[in-house]
Amino acid sequence: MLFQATGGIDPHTHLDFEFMGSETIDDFFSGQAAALAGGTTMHIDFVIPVNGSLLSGLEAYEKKSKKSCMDYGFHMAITKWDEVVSKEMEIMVNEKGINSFKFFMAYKGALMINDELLLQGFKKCKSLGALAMVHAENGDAAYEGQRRMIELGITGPEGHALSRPPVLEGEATARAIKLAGFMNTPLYVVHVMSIDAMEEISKARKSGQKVIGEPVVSGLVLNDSWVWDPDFITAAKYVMSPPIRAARHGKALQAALSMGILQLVGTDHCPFNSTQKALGIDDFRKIPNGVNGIEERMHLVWDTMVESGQISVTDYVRVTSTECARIFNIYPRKGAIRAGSDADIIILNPNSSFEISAKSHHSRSDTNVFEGWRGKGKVEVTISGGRVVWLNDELKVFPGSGKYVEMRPFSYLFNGIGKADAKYLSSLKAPIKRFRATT
Ligand SMILES: NC(=O)NCCC(=O)O
Ligand SMILES: [Zn+2]
Ligand SMILES: [Zn+2]
Repeated sequence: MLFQATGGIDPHTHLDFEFMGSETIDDFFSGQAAALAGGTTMHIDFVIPVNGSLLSGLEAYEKKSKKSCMDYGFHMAITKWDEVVSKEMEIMVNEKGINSFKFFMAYKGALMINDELLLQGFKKCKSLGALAMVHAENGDAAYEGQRRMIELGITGPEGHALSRPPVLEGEATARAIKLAGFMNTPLYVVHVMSIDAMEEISKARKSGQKVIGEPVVSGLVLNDSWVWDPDFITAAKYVMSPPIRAARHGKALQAALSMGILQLVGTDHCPFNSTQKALGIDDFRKIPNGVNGIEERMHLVWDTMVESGQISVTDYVRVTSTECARIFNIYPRKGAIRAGSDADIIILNPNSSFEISAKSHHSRSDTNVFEGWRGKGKVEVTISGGRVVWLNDELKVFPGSGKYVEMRPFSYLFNGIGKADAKYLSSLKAPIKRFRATT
């Protein structure tokens, strides 16, 4: 039997991204072509402004994305804070179709922001009905961890994983959750890589807080053994932040995904080729951070989660597409097969097998972190906006055919936020009245 499903939506990618002295090897055409070959029909990329200005950052990404062959949307990163940024956030939401802002709690000296900015940003997101997203790692501690490794003479890729252990991810996740709770605004934690972070999300959700957790496919299916490979290029290709963890973390993240503790799967597709990774040959701190996944996600989630019986086919569609569309307020245009929805459809053959290799993938990267993976369940057809773009292992894609998808504020995550605020304010009335009466 063949399965027909709505096309995948990848909530987390970095195409044509200038980062750590390099630029990701996939642009909006090659990355999207790879995505379509793997059954993903929309992605949401991060605009990361070079000088902190949101308007010029968006302008740059509008240029980069002109060659798109697949539908896409944007999140916006906030890397500094002032009145201009605050006003630009309003423009992004009210005029530019952006409804989510990412705050980096790591990458000290580059993208990292402090708690004061995080609070200002959360407050602004809430007022605009925009979703706050965090890269949750304690950046100060990771910086110290890196220094510790260098002092110990550990300069290879294994130093990357050793310098930023799960506790740093757990701490930052807990802090972001508590601050978002304090502001009473929904929070989205990107690339959840550890049990430590996942357990913080689980606790918060159990208490009723609106927190979304996004594992990425590398974190779900890979383990940290690769960064110990004596060959630098092999080890360096697995360097990403937060790091890929020991196998028990991936297994726990899979279980959390199957139980609904984590809600959707992204990729953090941010590929650099071997020569780019070699920038850090003498110092792991200079290895551009990022791995591939945009082409592999739909196959690997099927193979790992559905084939193993951990999730149903319905849940597969939810975690790879529908939930993303709901969170970013584009459902049912995206994430559904219905009259009036965009005709983004895949046909997956559960009896067909796939094999992953840099020799045959469609990304421009000369390596693949899932090299050699063989599994069951192959996307045989991808239909994007009613057009067959992947059939018989052949792509039919054209630059400029992809559309920008505007995303409106106040998704379902904001339901009840106003009521909770009103309840909080009224709970203050009686004690304040009592206090005033006694003074
Ligand atoms: N994750 C990673 O290593 N690279 C992409 C940038 C980010 O998402 O932190
Ligand atoms: Zn990140
Ligand atoms: Zn990312």
